[in-house]
Amino acid sequence: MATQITFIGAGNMAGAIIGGLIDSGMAPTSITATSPSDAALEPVNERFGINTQTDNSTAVANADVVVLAVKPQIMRDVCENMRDSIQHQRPLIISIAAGLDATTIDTWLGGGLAVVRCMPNTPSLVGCGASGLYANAAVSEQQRQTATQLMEAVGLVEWVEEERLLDAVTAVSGSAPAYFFLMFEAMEAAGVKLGLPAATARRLAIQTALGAARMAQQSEHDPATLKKNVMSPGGTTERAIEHMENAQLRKTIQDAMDACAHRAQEMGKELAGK
Ligand SMILES: NC(=O)C1=CN([C@@H]2O[C@H](COP(=O)(O)OP(=O)(O)OC[C@H]3O[C@@H](n4cnc5c(N)ncnc54)[C@H](O)[C@@H]3O)[C@@H](O)[C@H]2O)C=CC1
Ligand SMILES: O=C(O)[C@@H]1CCC=N1
Repeated sequence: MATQITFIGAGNMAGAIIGGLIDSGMAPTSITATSPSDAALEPVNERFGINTQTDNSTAVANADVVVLAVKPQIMRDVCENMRDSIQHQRPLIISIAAGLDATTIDTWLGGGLAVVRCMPNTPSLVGCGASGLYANAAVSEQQRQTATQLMEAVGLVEWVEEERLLDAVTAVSGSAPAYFFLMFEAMEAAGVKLGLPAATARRLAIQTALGAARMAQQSEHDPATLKKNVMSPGGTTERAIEHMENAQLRKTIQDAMDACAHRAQEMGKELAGK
């Protein structure tokens, strides 16, 4: 594993990966995170005890791996402002920005760099992340392994060989924790309406999701069979599922995920000026 990792940006997603890496045993001294103000760095500093820095160019000067974790909208400025330092050091670049392609990132950083694009998700914080990765042609086998080890430390890693598929990964896993959180909100509200205390409904809904996910992961059966096993003919589950099917929940999910992937494409084009 690479010795020095610098995160450019110390927000939600960088914090989630950093937290997962530290839990997996990485030394806090191997990790640096940046943000323009000390105030924004305080939480990661206090929580994880990592190095912090307000100057991006200084922060990448000794890095083996640089993780670009700022919002896509400011990525161009951020990259161009640290271009000289990056070209001097030539670290492995891992961009986690939605939509922005590897060629655009490489161009903004001066060109000729090994760039891995990664679409992670926030459950990386608890070691349960799911990341899709794509490597440009300059990435060596060893750098591929470094990126794999880094992201496997915080969860599941799936490589895609076509870059455009990262937009699909964004829909299936990058944005997807939010779909499940919405489901928890809705289940808690429904539980309360049925008479349960909110905290009880929330705990039950979350534990059920955890149980269903573990079961689906460990079972030899597919999700359709596992669903069928809960549905007694003429029973309660059948009635609930019937409602979901009639309300076209599957179509809603399909449409939402299409919109998500499409937005990633759109953002990439807008920001790259393509
Ligand atoms: N939040 C999520 O679930 C996921 C986010 N992503 C990607 O991760 C990236 C970051 O997203 P979030 O963490 O949600 O955003 P965020 O807003 O929580 O974090 C962005 C961070 O960048 C810092 N920052 C702003 N200007 C900077 C500069 N000039 N130099 C260095 N740092 C600067 C901010 O202080 C903040 O700490 C985005 O590109 C997003 O597409 C990818 C997958 C999931
Ligand atoms: O909503 C977003 O744009 C980012 C990318 C994937 C998850 N959050």
